[in-house]
Amino acid sequence: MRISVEDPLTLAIAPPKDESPEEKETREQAEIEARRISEAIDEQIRQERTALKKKKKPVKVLLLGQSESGKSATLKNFQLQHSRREWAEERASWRAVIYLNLVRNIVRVLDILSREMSLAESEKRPGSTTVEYLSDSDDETTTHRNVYHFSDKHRFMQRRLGPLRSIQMDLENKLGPESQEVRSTASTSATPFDSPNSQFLPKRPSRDFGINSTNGWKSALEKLRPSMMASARSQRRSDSDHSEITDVLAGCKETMLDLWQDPVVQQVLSHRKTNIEDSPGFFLNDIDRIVSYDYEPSDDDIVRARLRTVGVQEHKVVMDDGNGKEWLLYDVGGTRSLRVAWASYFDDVDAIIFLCPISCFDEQLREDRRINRLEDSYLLWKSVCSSRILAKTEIILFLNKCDLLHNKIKRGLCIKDHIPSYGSRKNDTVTVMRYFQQHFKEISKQYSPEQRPFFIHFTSVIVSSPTV
Ligand SMILES: Nc1nc2c(ncn2[C@@H]2O[C@H](COP(=O)(O)OP(=O)(O)OP(=O)(O)O)[C@@H](O)[C@H]2O)c(=O)[nH]1
Ligand SMILES: [Mg+2]
Repeated sequence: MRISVEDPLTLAIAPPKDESPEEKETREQAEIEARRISEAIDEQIRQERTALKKKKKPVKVLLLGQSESGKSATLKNFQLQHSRREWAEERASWRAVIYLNLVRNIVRVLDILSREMSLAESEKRPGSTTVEYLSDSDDETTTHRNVYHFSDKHRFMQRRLGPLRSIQMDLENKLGPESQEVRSTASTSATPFDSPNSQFLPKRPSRDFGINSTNGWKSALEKLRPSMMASARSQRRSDSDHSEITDVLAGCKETMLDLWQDPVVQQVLSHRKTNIEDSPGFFLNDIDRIVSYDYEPSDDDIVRARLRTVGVQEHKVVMDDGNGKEWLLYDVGGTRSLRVAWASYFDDVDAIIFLCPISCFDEQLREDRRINRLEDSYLLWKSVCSSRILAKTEIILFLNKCDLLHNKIKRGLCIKDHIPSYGSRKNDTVTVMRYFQQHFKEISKQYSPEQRPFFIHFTSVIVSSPTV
């Protein structure tokens, strides 16, 4: 080796000229050891950098399931636990949603009452026969055989509560499409997201989960939230609209209470097996509390309130367990026509929470009354499990609405009348839950492209301390 006398560094590290073979070996061993230590330090630095990057990268969780399965309610629970500030900011805006939920259920009772009263009238006419009629979408076809003692009080209640219909329309206009349930769909598929054409659909704005912030129920609430930017005039207008709605509700309060507590109305609802108490956004037992000028929605009211998700809603949660890990939760619309948008969220998600409401074994989809809701959930589950893109994604299954399942079984509903394969198993809540658990597990095992762990939770996401 030629040593340049101009290079002091090379000179400094050059082996001594008079080095013996033993000294040379010792020196080379020391050099090897130094290199090993240096490489180990480099590797440690590299590993620490990767871990730091990983820590900074948010965990992305996608909530999936049919409409009314409880996705938004689950998201609200996360928000309630981990985003108290945002939760508090949105609190006042939920009031309009809760009013709408309440008014809609009153109008539903009024509609049922009107139909029963006109049937009773027509039966009184000479020569009339038993009348069969189609009830509203949530009730069954009913053959009218019961005799009810309607009085002037019922006619008065109908007239007195008439203005609630325009309050309903007002609130729906204010809240936008999220406030309306979908009654039909052009989508013939339960799983439009896994059709080969879904790859040609418009993609999300960016790989990093760019979200159109005008989507989701948040946008509906935004319309109601007092905005810093809103002009004083528009703010005054919105305040006066609001107090007009509160005035009408306050004026109807006693009659709403009378209607809901009326024994004949209760008799009609019970004969028709309407079970209005189980419907989304049921607040008829809270009229006294809700219809008051100083009403502020409670945490429980907000979790129970129903507002449909349109589009996708992103929610950021920073865990306050010390490590500051950030979570991004994505809540999608579950109506059939909205499911096509799910696919573009599959390739970048760490975990999926899939919700199936197990109380819906005897119900049909709102958007397509020919389809049983449980069948629809099975199709969704099968498709999500068999997706190749999701093969390595952790999936957690929430079998939700266990409280409603329990109520239905207590009322005497028989699972095997709706699911013949249930056979002669015991008709109690625990056996039914186990049966569904097994069915979902088998689908996961049969259709997952790779073996994956099966995480399952029985939930009642709107109930703070469920009894089952
Ligand atoms: N009783 C009961 N009601 C529930 C439960 N989970 C959700 N709900 C109610 O069911 C209704 C529908 O729940 P959402 O969370 O809005 O359903 P979603 O899956 O987000 O529906 P989309 O937005 O249409 O896709 C709401 O009124 C909830 O309060 C539950 O476990 N038990
Ligand atoms: Mg939703």
